[in-house]
Amino acid sequence: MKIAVIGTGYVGLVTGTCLAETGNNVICVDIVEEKVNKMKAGQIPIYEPGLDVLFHRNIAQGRLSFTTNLAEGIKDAQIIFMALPTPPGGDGAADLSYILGAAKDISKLITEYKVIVNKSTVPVGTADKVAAVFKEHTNIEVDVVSNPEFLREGVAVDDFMKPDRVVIGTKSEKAQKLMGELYAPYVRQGNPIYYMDERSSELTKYAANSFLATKITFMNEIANLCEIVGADVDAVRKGIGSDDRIGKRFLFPGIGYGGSCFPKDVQALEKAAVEHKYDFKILKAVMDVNEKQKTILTDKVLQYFKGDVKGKKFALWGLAFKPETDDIREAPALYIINDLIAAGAEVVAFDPEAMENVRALLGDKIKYAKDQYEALEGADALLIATEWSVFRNPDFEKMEEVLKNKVVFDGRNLFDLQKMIDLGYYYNSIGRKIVS
Ligand SMILES: NC(=O)c1ccc[n+]([C@@H]2O[C@H](COP(=O)([O-])OP(=O)(O)OC[C@H]3O[C@@H](n4cnc5c(N)ncnc54)[C@H](O)[C@@H]3O)[C@@H](O)[C@H]2O)c1
Ligand SMILES: O=c1ccn([C@@H]2O[C@H](COP(=O)(O)OP(=O)(O)O[C@H]3O[C@H](CO)[C@@H](O)[C@H](O)[C@H]3O)[C@@H](O)[C@H]2O)c(=O)[nH]1
Repeated sequence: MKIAVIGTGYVGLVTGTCLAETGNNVICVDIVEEKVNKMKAGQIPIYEPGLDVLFHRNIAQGRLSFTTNLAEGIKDAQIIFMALPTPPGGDGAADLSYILGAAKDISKLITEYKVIVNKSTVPVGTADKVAAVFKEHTNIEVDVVSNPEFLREGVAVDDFMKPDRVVIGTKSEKAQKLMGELYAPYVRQGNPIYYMDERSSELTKYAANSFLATKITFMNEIANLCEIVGADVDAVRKGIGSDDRIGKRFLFPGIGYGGSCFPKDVQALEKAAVEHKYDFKILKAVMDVNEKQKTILTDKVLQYFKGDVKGKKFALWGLAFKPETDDIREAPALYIINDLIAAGAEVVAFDPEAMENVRALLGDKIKYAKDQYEALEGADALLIATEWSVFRNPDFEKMEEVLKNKVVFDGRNLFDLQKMIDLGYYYNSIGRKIVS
């Protein structure tokens, strides 16, 4: 099939590349010329494990190409995917200007039937709004489909190629058939395609993200309670996670959920509820708890140093909002940096992939180490913000040689408590006993 993907950011690039991989002819459109030129030159603009192989293969085989020219991109496409930003507007509700603007531009260019697919995360009613834009500007028939994306950064290729489910929201039989054919190769192993109306599909995406954010937040509160009552959150996590009805995944407490999706989507769903005069109490609590959780590690640091960290040097392992990505959108590490710098401390950070993005954002507000051990040199304490594999089993002898104090604040519970006792560390993690 001939496909156009409008917006070649994270989702657009993964979608376009994975759709090319199953034999479709894909043109990715983006307005940022520099990015498009880079991709034309065979350079991949994001770090996503496994994507590079597919990216290069499909370019080489002529199935994947890039343009800044919308007319050229959509000319022969049967299906046009919109993978555009839906950032929070001033009031926290999703800003639909990218989607509605692109819909208007596309509507003025089409000359034959198209399926317009919305891959972005959008509030209920957006498909109707997009359809109205087309109706206003063209007589050409289109079907507007909601097809939310559930991929996780870091495992995006696997999530796209072997999705748990595909959700397709449309009442049009013609569009349903085309979308079913397009997705058939991805669900061959038996995972379902759920066909539903546009509104249910749009809400499914927000409900999924908000439920997962709630699950994490619930565990963060259990962890906080564990610290107060002297329980161990790892034991509690295993104890409840073995019940199928609860499930083992997304029960890891930490320093608050971050990333480009959960924070904005929980907020957008809550705002959408308000617009419909519904008071979504749980979501308000989730956002409130998550705000507090983001400062939990710096609270622990300040408590340890009796409120005075002026002139102290802190090593920070991890900047990305989670491992296996260079994405720093709403990364908890950024909040930690902000708090420590505001309190007069110095931060020396290391991250395997995200340092360039942080440098572009913060410049020389912090120092950047060439590896995780250099970050520790002369540090008063180590803080861990991202659970990269390289941090899980460090060379503790080397750490001891360079750290000024054997003090670790671990926001991701990477180390065994007994090991830290044996090594003589002060070790403060999340929802577990403090050892010293
Ligand atoms: N990042 C994720 O893991 C993820 C997963 C599932 C769903 N989503 C949703 O998908 C949507 C896109 O997210 P993202 O992370 O890919 O965003 P992104 O910011 O990484 O990418 C958006 C891209 O769109 C381009 N763009 C903006 N206006 C354009 C226009 N008029 N024409 C062409 N290109 C244009 C931008 O230059 C950018 O490259 C959002 O709604 C998001 O919530 C994201
Ligand atoms: O047990 C857990 C699991 C995750 N997190 C945190 O939650 C955030 C989000 O993690 P994750 O869901 O793995 O990353 P994303 O790539 O943001 O993916 C989410 O957001 C995407 C965008 O909408 C959806 O497509 C995915 O299904 C959804 O998992 C991160 O800050 C994680 O550190 C925890 O604190 N504890």
